[in-house]
Amino acid sequence: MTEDTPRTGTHEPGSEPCEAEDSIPTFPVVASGSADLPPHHDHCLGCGPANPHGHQLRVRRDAHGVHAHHRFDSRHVGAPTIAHGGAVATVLDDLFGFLLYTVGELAVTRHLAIDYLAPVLLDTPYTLRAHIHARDGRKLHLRATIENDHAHVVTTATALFLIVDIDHFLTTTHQPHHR
Ligand SMILES: CCCCC/C=C\C/C=C\C/C=C\C/C=C\CCCC(=O)SCCNC(=O)CCNC(=O)[C@H](O)C(C)(C)COP(=O)(O)OP(=O)(O)OC[C@H]1O[C@@H](n2cnc3c(N)ncnc32)[C@H](O)[C@@H]1OP(=O)(O)O
Repeated sequence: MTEDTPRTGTHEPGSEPCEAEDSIPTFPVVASGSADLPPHHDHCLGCGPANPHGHQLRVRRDAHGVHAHHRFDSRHVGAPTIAHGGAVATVLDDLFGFLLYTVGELAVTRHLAIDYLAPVLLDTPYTLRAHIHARDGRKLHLRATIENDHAHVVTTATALFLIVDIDHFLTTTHQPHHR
């Protein structure tokens, strides 16, 4: 855990927080215009600074939601010179996860949909933006875009995140979900 990684303030009433709980962020609400938001955790595939295979995304809050500037590189290649669609999805999913700093809740991805409008090129600067489109109880309906330096949107995404409590991360016996 780095100095910047948020620490939990949540634990079972009447018990001391355990080591695992100490690693779970509370996602405090962070004001617009702040410095880079803390990573979800140090080894997060999307944003963890200590994950050499990760994207090490750096995200800031703004008046609308969150944004990041990002370049995909040769580790993320799909078709030659083009970022793998799964890598793009990873980064967008993680970007959505930074919106939790605007709501101050723990939540996880239930549904993620992406329109790849144009190739996302390697070693090319892009701006990623995400915002909360609507909240309905536990349901966070999220939207994101990736645009190039000419302000052309090359990717759009929507997601449904569901707010969970801390037990979600402490339960090792999740059952498959049937709809
Ligand atoms: C011990 C050490 C732990 C260490 C942890 C450390 C750190 C944690 C740090 C951060 C974690 C937080 C965020 C991370 C941020 C970013 C990373 C990127 C995000 C991710 O990488 S995250 C991983 C991938 N993610 C999952 O691993 C989720 C797997 N999944 C589940 O665990 C369950 O699925 C769950 C709990 C999500 C929900 O389960 P559930 O049973 O509570 O929910 P349920 O089914 O009841 O649905 C509720 C209402 O949503 C409606 N609904 C459902 N689906 C819908 C759809 N598609 N469209 C429209 N509505 C829909 C229903 O219709 C109902 O609506 P209504 O309430 O109105 O009836």
